[in-house]
Amino acid sequence: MSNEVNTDLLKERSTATFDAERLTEFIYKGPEKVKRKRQIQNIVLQDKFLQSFKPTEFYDRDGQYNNAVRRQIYIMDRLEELGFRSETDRLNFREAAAPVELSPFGLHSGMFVPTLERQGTPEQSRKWVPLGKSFKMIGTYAQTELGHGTFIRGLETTATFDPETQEFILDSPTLSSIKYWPGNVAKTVNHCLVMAQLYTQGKCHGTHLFLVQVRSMEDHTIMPGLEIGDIGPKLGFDGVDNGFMKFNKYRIPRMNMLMRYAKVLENGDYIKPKNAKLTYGAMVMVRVWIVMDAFKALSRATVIAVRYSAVRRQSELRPGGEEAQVIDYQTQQYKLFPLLATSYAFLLAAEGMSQIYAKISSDIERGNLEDMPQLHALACGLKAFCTWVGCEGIEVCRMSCGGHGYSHASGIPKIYANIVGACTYEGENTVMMLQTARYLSKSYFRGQRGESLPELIQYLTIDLNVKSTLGEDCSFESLVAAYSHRAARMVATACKLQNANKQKGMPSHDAWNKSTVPFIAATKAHCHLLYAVYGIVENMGEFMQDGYFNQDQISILNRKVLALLEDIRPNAVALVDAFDYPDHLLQSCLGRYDGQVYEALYENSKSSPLNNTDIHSSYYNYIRPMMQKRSKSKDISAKL
Ligand SMILES: CCCCCCCCCCCCCCCCCCCCCC(=O)SCCNC(=O)CCNC(=O)[C@H](O)C(C)(C)COP(=O)(O)OP(=O)(O)OC[C@H]1O[C@@H](n2cnc3c(N)ncnc32)[C@H](O)[C@@H]1OP(=O)(O)O
Ligand SMILES: Cc1cc2nc3c(=O)[nH]c(=O)nc-3n(C[C@H](O)[C@H](O)[C@H](O)COP(=O)(O)OP(=O)(O)OC[C@H]3O[C@@H](n4cnc5c(N)ncnc54)[C@H](O)[C@@H]3O)c2cc1C
Repeated sequence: MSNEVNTDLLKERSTATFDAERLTEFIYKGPEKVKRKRQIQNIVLQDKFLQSFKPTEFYDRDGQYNNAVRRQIYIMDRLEELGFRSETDRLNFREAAAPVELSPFGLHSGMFVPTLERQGTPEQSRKWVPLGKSFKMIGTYAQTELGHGTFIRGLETTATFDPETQEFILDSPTLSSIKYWPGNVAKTVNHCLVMAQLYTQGKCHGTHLFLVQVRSMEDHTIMPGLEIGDIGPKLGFDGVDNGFMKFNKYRIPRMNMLMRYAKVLENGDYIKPKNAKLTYGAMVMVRVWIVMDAFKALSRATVIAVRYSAVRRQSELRPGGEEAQVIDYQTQQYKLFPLLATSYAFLLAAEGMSQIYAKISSDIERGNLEDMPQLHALACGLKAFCTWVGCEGIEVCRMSCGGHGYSHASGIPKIYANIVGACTYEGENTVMMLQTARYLSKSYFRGQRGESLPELIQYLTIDLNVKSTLGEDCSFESLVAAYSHRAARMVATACKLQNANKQKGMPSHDAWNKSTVPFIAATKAHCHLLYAVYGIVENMGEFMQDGYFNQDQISILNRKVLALLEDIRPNAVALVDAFDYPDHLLQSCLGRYDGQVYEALYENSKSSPLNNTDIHSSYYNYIRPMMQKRSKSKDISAKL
C-alpha cells in the first residue's frame, strides 16, 4: 500500500473553514481526553495478538463466537494489566480492541451486574456484585420467551414459593414459556437474572427477577432440571450466543429473588414495591445507552460514506471536464449531509439523555419516583427514534457508496446488521413509541385542564392558531417554533380522535388503539424536535397542514436547504474527520483516512477464502463431471 494520502482528500482537508481538531476536542471534552483516547487506541494498534484477527466475516459462526470469547477475555486481562480504572479508558480500549464484534460478556457487564447492584438488597448486592465484577460468576438477563417479548405481563415462566423448603420453584409450563433470545445464555453464562411470574400463598404477584444458577461452577455443565441451547444464526450478532432455556421445576433459594423493592418473607407473605415498574429499571438504563449506540453506528457509517464520496470520481459534471468527485453531485450531498448533521444531533441528544438519566435514576434510588414516567417516556421515544432514523441513515450511506457499499469491505453492512437489532431489542420500536404517545396523550389532557407540565412538553399547550414568523434568515427561534407547532398540532389531532372515539361509545382501550397510527406520527414529530431546515422540507405536509407556513416561507425553506448543502460542502470531510475514528476502528476499505480505497479493496479481496486455491474443489466435484457428462451427450446443443 502506498503511504500517500489521496489528493482529493488532501484538498478537502486544506479547504475546510474550521479546525477539525478543535471540534474533536469539543466532542471528547478537551484536548487531554483526546490525547488519552489516542494513546489507548495506539496501545491496541501495537498489540500483536489483537491485530492478529482476520475480519469477522471470514469466520463461520462457531469461529466468530470462539474468537469473540478469546478476544474479550484477552481484553479483560489487558485492562487489568494496564490498570485502567476509568470507565472512559476502559470503553476506549474495548472499542478499539473489538470494534465490530459484540461481546459475549456484554449483557454480563451491561445488564446483569448493574441489575444486581440496583435491584438487590444491600446484603444481596454485597454478596453478588463482587462475584459478578470479578467474573467469578458470569451472567445475563433472561426475560423474553418464545411467546412473549413485548408484553412482559404476559410472560409465563413461574416462580412459586415453597415455604417448606424456603425455595422458589422455577417452571416453564408451556412451549411458549421457554426463554428464547436472551444473549449469552446458550454457551457463555453460568447465571441468569430470570424474569418470572411470582406465586406465593396461591396468588400471582406479577413479574419479578430471580438470580438463577444455570451451569456448574466446576465444569460448566448445564444444571439438572434445565434445558439450554443456542437459537441459531441471526441477521447479525454472530459472536453472541442468544439462547433458549427451559425450566423443569428447578429450585432456587428464597434469597435469590431480587428483593430491594418487592419482598417475599419466610412465611410467604408478599411485600409490594412502591411502584411495580421499578423491576423494569434495567431496560430503561439500556434504552438510554442505545441512543449513544445509534450515534456511534450512524456517525461511523457517515464517516465512511463522506470520505469515500470525496475520493470516488464518477461521470462528468461539466461536459467534457474531468470526472467529478461524487460528493459534488447535489443529490449525493442531500443524501449525506443531513446524516452528518443528524450524527451530531444524536451525540448531543445521547449526552443530554444520559444526564437526565443520571439525575432521575439517583432520585429513584433515594425513593423519589416522581419523574419515573417522564424518564420512561423520554428513553422509549428517543431509543425508538434514534435507532429508526439511524438505521435508515446507515442504509442510505451504504447505497451512496454504490456497489462497493454492498461489500463487507466497506464496513457498513456489519454496522447495520448489529444496530438494526436495536430497533427490536430492549423494546420493539413501535411499542416504545406508543409508550411515549401515552405519556403525550395524558400530558395533553392535563394541559387542557390547565395543569402545569414538565418543561420538555410545555409546548403542548401553545396556541395553535399562531402562524409562522419565519423569514429569510430562518432564525433558530422560528425553526423551534415550527417544530413545536407541528408536534403540538399532531398530538392534539391524535388526542381529539381518541376522545371522539370515546364519545362514540368505544371502550377506552379501543378508542386508544384506533388512534395509534396518528399517535405514532405525532410521537415521531415530538422526537423530531432535534432537527432544523431539512426536517421541515422532508416533512412539509405535516408542517403545512393547517396553513402554518405560507407559500413564500416554503420557498425560503426550500432555497435554504440547498444553500446549506453548499455551506457544508467544503467542510464535509473535516466534519467527519472530527469524529476522530482511526482506521482500525472503522474497519473499512472505503472510509480510510488516506483515501487509498482501490488499493485497499484489491488487497482485501485477496484474503477471501475462495482465493486460497486457483481451482476450487467444487470444480472437481461438480463442474468437471457436469461438463464431462455434457460433452459425451448426443445433444448437439451441448457441443460448442
Ligand atoms: C458492528 C459494528 C459496530 C459499530 C457501531 C458501534 C455501535 C454499536 C451498535 C450495536 C449495539 C451494541 C450493544 C450490544 C449489546 C446489546 C445487547 C442487547 C440486549 C437486549 C436485551 C433485551 O432485549 S431484554 C428484553 C427487553 N424487553 C423489553 O424491552 C420489553 C418491552 N416491554 C415493556 O417494556 C413493557 O411491557 C411495556 C411495553 C412498557 C408495557 O409494560 P406493562 O404491560 O407492564 O405496563 P402497562 O402497559 O400496564 O403500563 C402501566 C403504566 O406503566 C408505565 N410504565 C411501563 N414501563 C415503565 C417503566 N419502565 N418506567 C415507568 N413507567 C413505566 C406505562 O407507561 C403505563 O403508564 P400509564 O398508565 O401512565 O399509561
Ligand atoms: C438481537 C436481539 C437480542 C436480544 N437480546 C435479548 C436479551 O438479551 N434478553 C431478552 O430477554 N430478550 C432479548 N431479545 C428479545 C427482545 O427483547 C424482544 O424480541 C423484543 O422485546 C420484542 O418483543 P417480541 O419479539 O415479542 O415482538 P412482538 O411484540 O411479538 O412484535 C411483533 C409485532 O407486533 C407489534 N406489537 C406488539 N405489541 C404491540 C402493541 N401493544 N401495540 C402495537 N403493536 C404491537 C410490534 O410492533 C411488532 O410489529 C433480543 C432480541 C434481539 C433481536
